[in-house]
Amino acid sequence: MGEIAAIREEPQAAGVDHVVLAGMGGSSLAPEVICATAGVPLTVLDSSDPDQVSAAVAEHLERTVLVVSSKSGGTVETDSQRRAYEDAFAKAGIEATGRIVVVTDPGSPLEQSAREAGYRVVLADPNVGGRYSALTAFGLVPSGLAGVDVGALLDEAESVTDLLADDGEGNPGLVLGAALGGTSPLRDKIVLAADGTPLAGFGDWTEQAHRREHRQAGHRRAARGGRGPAGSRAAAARGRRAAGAPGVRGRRDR
Ligand SMILES: O=P(O)(O)OC[C@H]1O[C@H](O)[C@H](O)[C@@H](O)[C@@H]1O
Repeated sequence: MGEIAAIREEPQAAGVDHVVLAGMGGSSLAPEVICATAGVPLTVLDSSDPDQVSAAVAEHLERTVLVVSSKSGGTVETDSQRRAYEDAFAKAGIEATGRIVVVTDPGSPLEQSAREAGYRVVLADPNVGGRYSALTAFGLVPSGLAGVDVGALLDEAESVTDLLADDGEGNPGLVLGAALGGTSPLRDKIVLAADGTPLAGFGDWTEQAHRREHRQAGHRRAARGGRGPAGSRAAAARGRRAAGAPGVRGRRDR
């Protein structure tokens, strides 16, 4: 909390108030929801489309602070976005060390390159998976820098921890789990409808978390000798092997 306030202080004092978050999937969805729900502007750059990247970079560069978020520290899209901003800052004569904040797991290649470049680095808790990282540095640093009251957010989260730990029908987490896993016949599709929730973009965020979780569960099943998840890399590799094609190595799911 103190660290987030300190990170915010310097750019704010210098009138640098345009906060951009470069990060893919689990490294940007939660702060996007947090900021949109709080009505706090945050530009999320989660694209590798050159037009989108150059449009984002061209916007308010003179008052931009960039948060580069990557748990693995090896995501190529995030790395490209960072390089695009570094290039633009250099061309505009802006010292990037005061404008780039990096959030990553300890020991990642991004931590190393960011420290070498002299950027401010915030290390996240490596024991929390990407899709659960909303209340770790991944969610809190960009949101706090953009102006969300992250203390209030954490207090609110704390106020429901007992409820979510309760082994009873009043626990909405258990109710959701039962609704997802207790259908007969067992369903394999979920429709997420924003039915009056005040959380802006909640569907996108939770969709990613569900997708990853189900895929991981499928991989665990496959490792135990069962079938992997449909549509997964394992399933695709099975298909390729069946067709006599070589497999490809992909990134680790998180
Ligand atoms: O945080 P990173 O390691 O950069 O990964 C960011 C994202 O990369 C990909 O989009 C994966 O599909 C996501 O699950 C992951 O959250």
